[in-house]
Amino acid sequence: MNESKCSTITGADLIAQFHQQQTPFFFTTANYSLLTSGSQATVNLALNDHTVLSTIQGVLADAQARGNENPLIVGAIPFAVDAPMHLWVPTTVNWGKPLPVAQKNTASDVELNNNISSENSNNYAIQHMPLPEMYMQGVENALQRFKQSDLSKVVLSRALDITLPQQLDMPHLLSKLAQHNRAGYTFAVSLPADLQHSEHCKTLVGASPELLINKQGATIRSNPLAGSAARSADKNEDQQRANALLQSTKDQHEHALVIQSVNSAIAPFCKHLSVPEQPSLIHTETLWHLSTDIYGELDNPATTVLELASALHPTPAVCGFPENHARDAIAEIEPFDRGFFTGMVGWMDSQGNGEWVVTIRCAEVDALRLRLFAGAGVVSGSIPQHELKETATKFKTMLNAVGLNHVAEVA
Ligand SMILES: C=C(O[C@@H]1C=C(C(=O)O)C=C[C@H]1O)C(=O)O
Repeated sequence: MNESKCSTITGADLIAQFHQQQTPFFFTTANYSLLTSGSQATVNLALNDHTVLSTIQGVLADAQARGNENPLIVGAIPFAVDAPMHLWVPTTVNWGKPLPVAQKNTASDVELNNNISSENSNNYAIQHMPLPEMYMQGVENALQRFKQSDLSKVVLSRALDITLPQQLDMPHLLSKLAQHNRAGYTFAVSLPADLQHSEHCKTLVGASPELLINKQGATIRSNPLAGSAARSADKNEDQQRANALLQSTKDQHEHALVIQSVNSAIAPFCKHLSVPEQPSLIHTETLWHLSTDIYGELDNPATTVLELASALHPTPAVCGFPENHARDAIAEIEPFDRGFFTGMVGWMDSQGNGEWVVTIRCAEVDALRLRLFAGAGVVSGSIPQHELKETATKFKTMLNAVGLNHVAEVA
């Protein structure tokens, strides 16, 4: 972030230290890397608890009073605004440089492909939640709701439960995610042990391309994404898909709903807000997205990044429009609890500066088990088979990183 945070430590050094930390939190962007260790205070309130922002300020002030000059709060906030968040004040904070860009077909790339050894790479079990046909029925259900109510967008997601033949090497996985998603935000957040299912601690791991909100001083930035198309290995075809996405009325509509809502959530905090009239294109390794880069200047620079995040969440990029109808539709159609998926992951310092990204292209990892998540925005004109395919493509960010890129049965 700022100059003082740029040390000589590299992102790779921090990744290598991941296992040595207690309750590690790792976050890397195109500009910096962050690894924290330990926990001196936690906040487990729900985002809709009216005391949450003052509680967070309170634990940061306490940490300062105990001699921690500029403490951070880090962690993950779930999709459901009434579910407990998982934030903590780490005891040690290490800033480092970003990860280098992956060079295609280099020895290190080959080496990084071996997270799951080749003899084990077909030896996994996979379970769909829901089955692909049921997911498509859910999309049909949403299309009916558009005709019968004022719901005009809902994001429907699905999960894949994969049981692995060998434990994942977390530093390996993080290196691969970060090197292959350099424009995005790679994260690993330790989650509390789920006592019902396992005594192991889970880790929430992913590489999100979507910035919910960044604040530094009086300057804020948000980069909502909505409207997606799969990339192609063929250059011409890839470009054609990008152009088609930019011209798609359905995707432009899906995107516009998000931008209107982000604009009205943050405009009240801003002296100036610059929102481009038309979206542009960004790409990840696997997808094109419609993207709008929004910059603003705060009226009151003391407004914290979590205050803004809380005003924004959930945007129609992950929930829908209108929000309350979309929430109901999600609760009725999706057969699983999203947990932290489509919530936010990030950090804030005691001045309220920080960066929070939308928790997508991610998985919960627990010893030999992996739960992957992916969703797609459904609007009038959506085709169930296409939305299913879009979620299959979104799973690839994690599948590629764990070395299961050959898994065919995702759609
Ligand atoms: C919900 C996801 O992605 C969101 C939905 C998108 C879409 O519908 O086009 C695009 C980016 C994200 O805002 C996901 O990746 O799982």
